[in-house]
Amino acid sequence: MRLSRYTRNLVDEGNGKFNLILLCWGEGQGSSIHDHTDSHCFMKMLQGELKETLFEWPNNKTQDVGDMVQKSQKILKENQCAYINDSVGLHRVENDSHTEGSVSLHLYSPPFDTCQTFDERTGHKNTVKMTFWSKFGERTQSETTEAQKKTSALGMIVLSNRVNMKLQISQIHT
Ligand SMILES: N[C@@H](CS(=O)O)C(=O)O
Ligand SMILES: [Fe+2]
Repeated sequence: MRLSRYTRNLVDEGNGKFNLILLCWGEGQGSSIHDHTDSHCFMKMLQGELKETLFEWPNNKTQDVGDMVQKSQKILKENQCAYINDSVGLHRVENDSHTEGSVSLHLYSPPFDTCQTFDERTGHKNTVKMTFWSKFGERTQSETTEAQKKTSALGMIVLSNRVNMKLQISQIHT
């Protein structure tokens, strides 16, 4: 998994039938090798270029699967379109440029919010939740902020329970 992640920006939910997502890729950013959860994936380059590397599904029958098999590689240039689904294979998408960002528009039908990522060396997979950096032009709360919100809400409940108990105890004693 690359540390610097591209952002996923939800543009339209298509009445639940599809997700239209704008992906913004900084210099050197890229995705892990991943599948598309039985959906159709259409993408169009709006700005800059991206490198798409196709892989075969790893053979899960043996425990030690080894390196993943690369099928092909192509550069997607501005205005070009690409299509992938799970029967085509897995892919990794990267912005190899050191100077230019790139932007691509993705349509996924049906929509999905988890996918599987694969380790290039071993073929071992993980299920990951896919998040949006923004939805309909508004910044979404980051996972940490959501988590922090939950813990701080829990903290407030604990705190107010304690205060209530103290009040009740002091009322008993007065
Ligand atoms: N499928 C990836 C983008 S890509 O690498 O095609 C995603 O939705 O984040
Ligand atoms: Fe993808």
